[in-house]
Amino acid sequence: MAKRISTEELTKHATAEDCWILVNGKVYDLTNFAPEHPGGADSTLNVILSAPSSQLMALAVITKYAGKDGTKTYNTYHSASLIDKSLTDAEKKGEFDESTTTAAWLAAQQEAATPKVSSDEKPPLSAIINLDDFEQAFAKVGGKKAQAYISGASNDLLTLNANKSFWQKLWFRPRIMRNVASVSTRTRMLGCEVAMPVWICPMGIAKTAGEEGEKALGAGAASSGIVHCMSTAASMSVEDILSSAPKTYPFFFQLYVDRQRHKTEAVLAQINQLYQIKALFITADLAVVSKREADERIRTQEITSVYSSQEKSRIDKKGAGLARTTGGFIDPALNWDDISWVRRHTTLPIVIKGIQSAADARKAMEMGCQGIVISNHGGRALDGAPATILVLLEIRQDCPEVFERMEVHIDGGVRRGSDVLKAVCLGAHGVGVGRPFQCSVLYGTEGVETAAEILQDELETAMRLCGVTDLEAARGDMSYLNTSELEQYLPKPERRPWFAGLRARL
Ligand code: HEM
Ligand SMILES: Cc1cc2nc3c(=O)[nH]c(=O)nc-3n(C[C@H](O)[C@H](O)[C@H](O)COP(=O)(O)O)c2cc1C
Repeated sequence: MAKRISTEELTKHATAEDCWILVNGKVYDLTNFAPEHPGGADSTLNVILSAPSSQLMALAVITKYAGKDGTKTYNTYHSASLIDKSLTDAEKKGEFDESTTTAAWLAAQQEAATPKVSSDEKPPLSAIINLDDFEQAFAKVGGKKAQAYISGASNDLLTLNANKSFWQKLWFRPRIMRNVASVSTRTRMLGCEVAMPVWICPMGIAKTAGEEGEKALGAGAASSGIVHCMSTAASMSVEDILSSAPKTYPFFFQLYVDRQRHKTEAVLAQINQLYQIKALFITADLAVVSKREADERIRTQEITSVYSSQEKSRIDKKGAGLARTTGGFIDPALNWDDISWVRRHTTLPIVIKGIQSAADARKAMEMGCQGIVISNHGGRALDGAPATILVLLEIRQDCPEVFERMEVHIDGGVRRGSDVLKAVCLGAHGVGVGRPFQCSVLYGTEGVETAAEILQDELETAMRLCGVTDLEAARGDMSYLNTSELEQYLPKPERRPWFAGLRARL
């Protein structure tokens, strides 16, 4: 990249058909790459969309910066090295010649940058007293796009809402007079000593929530004694995220299996070298891209403005809100036989994330997995899928042996320390919390620490008031729970083969 590129030359390549962009002091030709650039807002997806209008969306993400400086937006979503790794030498056009910039050019760059968090009206951290407050703070000051991305879920948000409200249908049966002056929440999850059985869910592009991104999640988890499960779709490199915590501090790694299996094999080879990573969470609930309407609406606006400014609107009759089809990255052919393939490429415990039925929990156990996460992707996968706490109850009733043979984790709508206690009493080994932690990145590492501290404090309080002194000892002890209200939502016993079997055994 020895050649120097002037502002004048850069601005000559300012269309979708001839698209040069300045990123971190270097000029790149993204013409060929732009149509392939993922346009899906769920970082979880890493998807290259295939429908024509979806391609248009993808294109718009990049072409918006044609002939301009895309550094600010690029750095919000990506690690510095990604672009050099992804493009060919011919596409690296040269160093940008800063001496050629003009006031007008610099002003134009301001418009192109994606607005980030505005500091107006940001509540002080001291005003945050529960996990919902983090989401509300973010809704107030986070950018519109980031807000749609983080809070969004599929279609009518049925599963998103059920995840949260169903925790409230499970009631406690407290015990009293038990000397709860001191309580212990310490336990082990997947071989890691933790202060409480909580992990931070894998969530893509954490830099959308704040500049420290995944580093805040890693550092905050480490200083709070919990574990951060990093996403395949993180906005920072694995090494950068690991560097946020002390050298021996544990992390989990979440994997999407790529259609191009050799790419997944390369990721696994890299992860195998990193002794800080203690478990591999394979996400299996998102075989195809779901529809996230909040995000699609924002993208529609973006596309409209990009193409109307070029007087060349190409939005088809169906608009940009077409149901998205997969085309890229995540392999929809992933199936249970692939566990043995993954096993050949990793030495880590394998945890299947996205279990939504007792039958699949049993299957994971029979396949020799070390753990499962009952999850529906926080309502971002199949809308209408059951609330996760209901699935935990179903597994508990139908195949309790699962809890003996592997670790059972759960996420989705967990917002209170008392939810953690409920999950543990039903038998869970660990509980994942997603959006509130992502939103806490708005306040950097301190925000993440505060979120963990709130959960820890609420958990200890719930334990004391319920008469539980040792969380580990209470695992699976359903005498602390009244499940009656929840049970009416379980599938009928005749539709639950394992349940019938259990009855016969009793
Ligand atoms: C050539 C290198 C690049 C690669 C391999 C790449 C890859 C990706 C991937 C995989 C995603 C999906 C996000 C995720 O799920 O984590 C994404 C999102 C995104 N990328 Fe890139 N990208 C590149 C360059 C750029 C550039 C140059 C820009 C802008 C100047 C950009 C802006 C964005 C934005 C804004 C998103 C979020 C998508 C959305 O709007 O929802 N990327 N990119
Ligand atoms: C912004 C966002 C990004 C996510 N990205 C991923 C991901 O990359 N991989 C994954 O397995 N799950 C991903 N998820 C799902 C979470 O890991 C988790 O299952 C879910 O958020 C839990 O629900 P909660 O947010 O209600 O706590 C994402 C969720 C959100 C909100």
